[in-house]
Amino acid sequence: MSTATVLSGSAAAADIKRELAGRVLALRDRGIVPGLGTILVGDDPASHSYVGGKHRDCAEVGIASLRIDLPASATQADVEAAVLRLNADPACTGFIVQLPLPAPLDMHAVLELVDPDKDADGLHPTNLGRLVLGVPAPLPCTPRGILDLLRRHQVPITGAQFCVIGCGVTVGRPLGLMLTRRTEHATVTLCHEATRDIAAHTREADVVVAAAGVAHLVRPDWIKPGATVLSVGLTRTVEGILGDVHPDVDRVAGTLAPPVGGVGPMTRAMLITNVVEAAERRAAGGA
Ligand SMILES: Nc1nc2c(c(=O)[nH]1)N[C@@H](CN(C=O)c1ccc(C(=O)N[C@@H](CCC(=O)O)C(=O)O)cc1)CN2
Repeated sequence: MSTATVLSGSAAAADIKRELAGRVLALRDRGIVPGLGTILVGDDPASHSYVGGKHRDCAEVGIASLRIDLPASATQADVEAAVLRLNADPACTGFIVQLPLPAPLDMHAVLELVDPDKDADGLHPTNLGRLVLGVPAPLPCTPRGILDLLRRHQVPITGAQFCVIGCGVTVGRPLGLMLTRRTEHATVTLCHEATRDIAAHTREADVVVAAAGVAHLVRPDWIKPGATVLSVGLTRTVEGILGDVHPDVDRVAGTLAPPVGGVGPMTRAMLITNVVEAAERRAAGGA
């Protein structure tokens, strides 16, 4: 029987979108229309679904949408040209390149071309560098959403022992950086595929964030009773979507973010938050 409190990202995202809609209205009153651009390459169904969701969110809160969809045959030059187009478009306040890019496209070369002031994902090297230095920057959406979700549910962060599984560029690695800022001051263990005994680390953790993309990797006996567990990574199978956390973990965890309706909606909510913040900076005479 489940005893865990559910961290509902869907409910939190609905609150965030209501609040953002008011801020967008205030910007529009001043003649500023925030616009989100997306660049999507190829036919990956999950990526198409995520980008579709991002534009639905924009419509809900009054953000304009600029969508560039390129075929799987797009070259590096095609993708880079799309980035330069959005860099130059005054209607675009911020934009993202949906990841992963199909092979053999070079993600790093593409991300480096994004104007750091329009970097709605916080993944430009300049903005990741600012994160390392602890100075203001747009923050990567999933880690920002995770921290927001924890705060909304009063899950202690400062001084807590976190175990993050997965050190990818969109979740694990920036989350580790954010958790160790002075404002969070958590203790973080970052595990990855070469970690010898991941369970030994998760069993010590107050908060476990599973972002490895390995279905049901985290088992109930990996979790300290009462701990907070966030299931972030997703695997799509013929039976449906499986999270990185085994469903039986809900018998041991005190608090649990499920794979669907947990962190995903927060990722989207933080993306439009980054766009509105960029528009507000522009309105204030900044970037
Ligand atoms: N440029 C980026 N690419 C990718 C990012 C990112 O932050 N920036 N993160 C992921 C995918 N992602 C956003 O793009 C994302 C993942 C999941 C969800 C979501 O809402 N999930 C649903 C469940 C899944 C489903 O039904 O399909 C949920 O939790 O309810 C949103 C966004 C990789 N790429």
